[in-house]
Amino acid sequence: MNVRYAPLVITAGEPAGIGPELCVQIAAAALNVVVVADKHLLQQRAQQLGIDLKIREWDRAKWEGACAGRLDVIHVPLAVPSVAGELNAANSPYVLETLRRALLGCQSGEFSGMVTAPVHKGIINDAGIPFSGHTEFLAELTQTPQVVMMLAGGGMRVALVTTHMALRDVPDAITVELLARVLRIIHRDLACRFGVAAPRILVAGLNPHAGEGGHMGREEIEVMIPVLDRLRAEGMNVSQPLPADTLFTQHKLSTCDCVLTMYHDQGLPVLKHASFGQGVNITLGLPVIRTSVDHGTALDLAGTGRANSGSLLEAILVAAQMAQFERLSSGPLHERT
Ligand SMILES: NC(=O)C1=CN([C@@H]2O[C@H](COP(=O)(O)OP(=O)(O)OC[C@H]3O[C@@H](n4cnc5c(N)ncnc54)[C@H](O)[C@@H]3O)[C@@H](O)[C@H]2O)C=CC1
Ligand SMILES: NCC(=O)COP(=O)(O)O
Repeated sequence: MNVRYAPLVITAGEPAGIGPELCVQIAAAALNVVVVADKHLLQQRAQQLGIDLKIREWDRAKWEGACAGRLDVIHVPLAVPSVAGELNAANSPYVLETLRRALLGCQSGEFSGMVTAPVHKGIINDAGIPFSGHTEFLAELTQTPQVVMMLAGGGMRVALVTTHMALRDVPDAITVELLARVLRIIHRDLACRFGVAAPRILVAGLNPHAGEGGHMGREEIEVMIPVLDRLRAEGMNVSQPLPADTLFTQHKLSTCDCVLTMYHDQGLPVLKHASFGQGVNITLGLPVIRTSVDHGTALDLAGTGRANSGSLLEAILVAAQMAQFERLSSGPLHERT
């Protein structure tokens, strides 16, 4: 039991998805974590899975560490009972409330970081709430103008310039300013949060063959190369735009600390092919630590007990390592910059 440090907080995510049962599954491991969810939902999923679970309401003053088979829970009530595998838009405000509560706890020092189980982006929008992902939602709540989604797994780190947007909108979104901001955040956070002294970043081109000298698209010449040249002149170790199809070879990966891709499905399929179920999603640039699973709500598995908790456990481990690194450094990142 480790009670010297503030626990991590886990949000259980979409109530009809696998998030609640993953939280139930990891109770056996007695980790230094607190869960934000509806306590009745957790108990019901535990019963469904045949797991003997004790639930105790979180009381910071009485916290004396985790105990195998018990979860410490911050109770946020569902709007309506949830059936595994069946989405209900009435519970979308609940999902967002769990995120708000977890974030508040991180900002106040109650928790050392937050780990998120998957939410269902579609049903939140169906509820009339514009929502594209935790990454953007947490950036908005913390008034952080720029954050970066980075996933780690299979021995690689893959970051994205654009996240949840239609492919049609991607080329116009990749501007000189955005690319520079994203690269600066990756450079800073790899150094300050992960101890990578001089991060080496390989940058994927947007177009096939990185534009083939302008014959297959001009974004590399007109937008990317000028930014990359400028950042290199400032001392950052960033490549030229590289053809994305050969960027993920073992040889190339062994020469870098992170690959920067231009859009969601340029980078993430590669990473998930290498490590699905063990990968971790990390939001760089936030004033708090936030990691997440590499998978979605898996409605097809919800309630069956067949969901794998590997990625959630990795996400907890990475958040704990980041928190430890922060303690050994000089405090929260946002207070150091
Ligand atoms: N961090 C988050 O909140 C994320 C949320 N999502 C959301 O999840 C929803 C569903 O997305 P999909 O693309 O269908 O991806 P998904 O990851 O939910 O499912 C893809 C496939 O992987 C399987 N799978 C997923 N997690 C698993 C686990 N832990 N153990 C065993 N098998 C697992 C599923 O059964 C399914 O066959 C969408 O609304 C999406 O926006 C997707 C990715 C991340
Ligand atoms: N594909 C990754 C993903 O959708 C996770 O997004 P977020 O909810 O962490 O922003």
